Amino acid sequence: MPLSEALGSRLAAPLRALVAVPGVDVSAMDGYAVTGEGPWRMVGRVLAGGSLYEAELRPGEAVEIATGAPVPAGTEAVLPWERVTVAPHSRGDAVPRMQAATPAWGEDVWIEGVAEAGRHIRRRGEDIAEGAVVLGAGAAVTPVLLGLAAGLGHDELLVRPKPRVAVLVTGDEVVQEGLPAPGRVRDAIGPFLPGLVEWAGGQVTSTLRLPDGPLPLHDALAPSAPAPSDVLVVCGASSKGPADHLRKVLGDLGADVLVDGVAVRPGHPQLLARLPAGRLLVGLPGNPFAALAAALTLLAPMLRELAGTPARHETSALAGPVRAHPRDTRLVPVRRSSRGAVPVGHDRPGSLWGAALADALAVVPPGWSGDQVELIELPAGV
Ligand SMILES: Nc1nc2c(c(=O)[nH]1)N[C@H]1C(S)=C(S)[C@@H](COP(=O)(O)OP(=O)(O)OC[C@H]3O[C@@H](n4cnc5c(N)ncnc54)[C@H](O)[C@@H]3O)O[C@H]1N2
Ligand code: MOO
Repeated sequence: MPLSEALGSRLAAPLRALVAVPGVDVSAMDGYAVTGEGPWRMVGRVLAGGSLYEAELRPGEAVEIATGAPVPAGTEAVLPWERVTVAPHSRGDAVPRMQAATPAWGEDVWIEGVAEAGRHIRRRGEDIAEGAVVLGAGAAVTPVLLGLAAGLGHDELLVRPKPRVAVLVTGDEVVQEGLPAPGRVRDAIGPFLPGLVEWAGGQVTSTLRLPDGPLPLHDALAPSAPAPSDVLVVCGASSKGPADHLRKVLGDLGADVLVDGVAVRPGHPQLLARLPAGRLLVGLPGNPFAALAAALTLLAPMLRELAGTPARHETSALAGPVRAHPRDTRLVPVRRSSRGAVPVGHDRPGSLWGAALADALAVVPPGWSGDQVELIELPAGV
């Protein structure tokens, strides 16, 4: 994949240096490459990107040089320009007269200073040797990694493909824009899924609205359905009401239901199935906070696994009262603080308010009355 498109992926193979860094011995300072004892007579100039000084530097010679420019063969040291004195050589002077001067060079220009062997020369491969493995497979392709890879000569990176997610939003009452009329609701799940999916290492490749009823759902899930994807996400229709056809349609299609509801509030009707062609399907409940909880506990870990992203584990003390459920695990929106995780309230299944105030969900087991809880991170903003 071209570098410019690889951000956010994971490396599928170790990253190697295609070139040494630096590629040749170069100057680390603007100054003078010298060899032998001073004073040195200036015999040339090398700028970064300019033509090389082809001859070998002989004792008593200096070449004016720019930072990053290749040093001539035979260079023993580089003197920064602020550490030298430069003088025109007057014919007949036994010793050149030295004076502080603006660096310049010509046939009869001499420089003087104290040369320390090897100083201010960056040797070929000193930072990174050619062929070195600098990062292992699985490393996250961050902005910094892109810079490193470019510096090592890469135009493309071998990355694990991001799992492609197709979203199906069901519900005749669900509208996509404007103020919802009585009996209608704005789609609050479709808008959070692309960011959440991307954060978990995948990409939403299509979002389709479906009317209620088994047929549209059946057609959208059938093997002949367009929009290739690795994972399908169905929003709504996950419960057992008259308009909730997901389980029935999955049965008709011969899907293998792997998770058929979980003992978690909110989000208990969530579902995971494998369609006959191998695609995975996640069913998210229609209540938006329930959908978010299910997306974080079922969809995000699955995408991380497919994308090769390591799982995250975090625990914290709870810094505020929560009501444990007698039978089910509760997911409670909390904000991390120095005192622990503070419940933020506003956590009804139909509302994303609490989750928007929070930065994590606390996992509160049934009947819990302890101290430490597991935290599930919420996707951060940019
Ligand atoms: N008899 C039972 N009824 C319900 C149960 C149950 O166990 N037995 N579980 C409840 C729970 S918990 C949830 S969560 C919901 C799950 O509902 P569905 O997944 O079947 O979804 P819908 O019935 O279509 O919608 C539920 C609710 O959410 C609103 N909705 C739907 N889609 C969206 C969307 N994209 N954006 C915003 N809001 C959406 C919809 O209008 C309904 O208000 O079932 C309970 N019922
Ligand atoms: O999944 Mo439901 O929202 O538990 O209320």
